[in-house]
Amino acid sequence: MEEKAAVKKVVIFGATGSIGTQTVDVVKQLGGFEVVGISFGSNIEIASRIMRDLGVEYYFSKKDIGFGKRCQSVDELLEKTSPDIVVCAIPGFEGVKTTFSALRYAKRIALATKEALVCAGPFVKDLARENNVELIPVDSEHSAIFQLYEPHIEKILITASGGAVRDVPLERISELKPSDILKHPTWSMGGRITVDSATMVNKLFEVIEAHELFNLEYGRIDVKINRLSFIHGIVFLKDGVIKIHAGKPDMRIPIAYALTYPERKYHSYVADVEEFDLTLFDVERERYPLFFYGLELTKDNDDLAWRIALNAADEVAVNAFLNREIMFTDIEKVVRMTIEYILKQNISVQSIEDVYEIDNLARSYALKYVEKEVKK
Ligand SMILES: NC(=O)C1=CN([C@@H]2O[C@H](COP(=O)(O)OP(=O)(O)OC[C@H]3O[C@@H](n4cnc5c(N)ncnc54)[C@H](OP(=O)(O)O)[C@@H]3O)[C@@H](O)[C@H]2O)C=CC1
Ligand SMILES: CC(=O)[C@@H](O)[C@H](O)COP(=O)(O)O
Ligand SMILES: [Mn+2]
Repeated sequence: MEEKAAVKKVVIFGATGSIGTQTVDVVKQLGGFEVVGISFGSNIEIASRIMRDLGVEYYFSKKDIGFGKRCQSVDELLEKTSPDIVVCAIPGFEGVKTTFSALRYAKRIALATKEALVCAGPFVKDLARENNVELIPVDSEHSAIFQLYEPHIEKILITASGGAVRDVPLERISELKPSDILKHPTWSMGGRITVDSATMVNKLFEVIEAHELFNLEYGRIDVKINRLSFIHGIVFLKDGVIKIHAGKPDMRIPIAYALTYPERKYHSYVADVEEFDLTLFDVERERYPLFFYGLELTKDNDDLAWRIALNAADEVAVNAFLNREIMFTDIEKVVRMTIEYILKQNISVQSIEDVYEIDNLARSYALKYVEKEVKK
């Protein structure tokens, strides 16, 4: 007789967001997973719904939802729940911090928070190794490469949609408002990542994420535009074989894979050949200056300082843009100036504490720069 698999305990960090709520959908379809704890920022309504719907016992948030067991910290939530899997889906540096906590308690991390690998890739990987934690990517392109991965790789390619600015005449991009930039052509996602798709800072993050996850030199990671986000990733093998991972853009698929790996249990829509979009375009240099600026920096060094500054400054600038304090094209200025400031300090990152310190330094600089030099 076949033995019944034990139910896996799941904690979702960022449960009320785009990845968080889609994780809830997936868990409901799959069965065999129990959400034992969630964390969220301020969306009490969605959090309460998830807690009631799935019978979640514990939560962590600054907000009290009035029922369930509220923990005082992320660490307390993890201690009380002893999860098998933590889904890390909080954006920005807050997400980096919570990923470090998860690395001390979980058996597996389903990692959506790409910022953790951007800011602290080597430390995240070391901790995962030391604590025997499986690090499974949720990001669609990285899930694709992870699913295609085998030794003997010549290079990989990840795709970009081009975001909200891809068809806008260059001279009109500076006029775009948050409501324009938040219209992503293929995915429905949180605010920060949707703006990052438009500057292609998201793709720069993803190149770094791929470099860390698959231990590939930057020169072996290519990026092309695929307008329908139908192709997610391509692996080119040394014997000439090319493997393509494709399918309709739906984050529930990589989320499910990260939960069920190495098995495949999720059911979803299977595209017809008429829906295939296999055309790849070059990324335009003038349209996405920050992407190319960052790619240049990857050539010079593998140091973390500029990557931490990139995340901190971009987080500050995207916030300011979404609050209508700066223009879309100002994001580039804030990020460049902050990275240049941090590079001048010549700090070498030796520890997780250094990561926190540089984030602080870069964030303060970016905030001051926005206030004094760019604010409308
Ligand atoms: N969305 C997607 O399709 C993809 C996302 N990712 C990555 O996944 C991560 C999450 O993205 P996404 O789901 O789109 O983001 P959302 O903005 O949709 O959701 C963010 C979640 O994090 C919570 N949160 C925000 N700030 C804090 C904080 N300071 N403390 C605790 N919780 C907080 C929010 O809570 P609340 O809303 O209650 O305030 C919400 O639950 C990002 O790193 C992103 O780059 C990667 C690939 C695809
Ligand atoms: C769904 C996902 O993985 C996002 O990271 C996606 O890649 C964003 O779209 P862009 O391709 O426009 O950056
Ligand atoms: Mn992605």
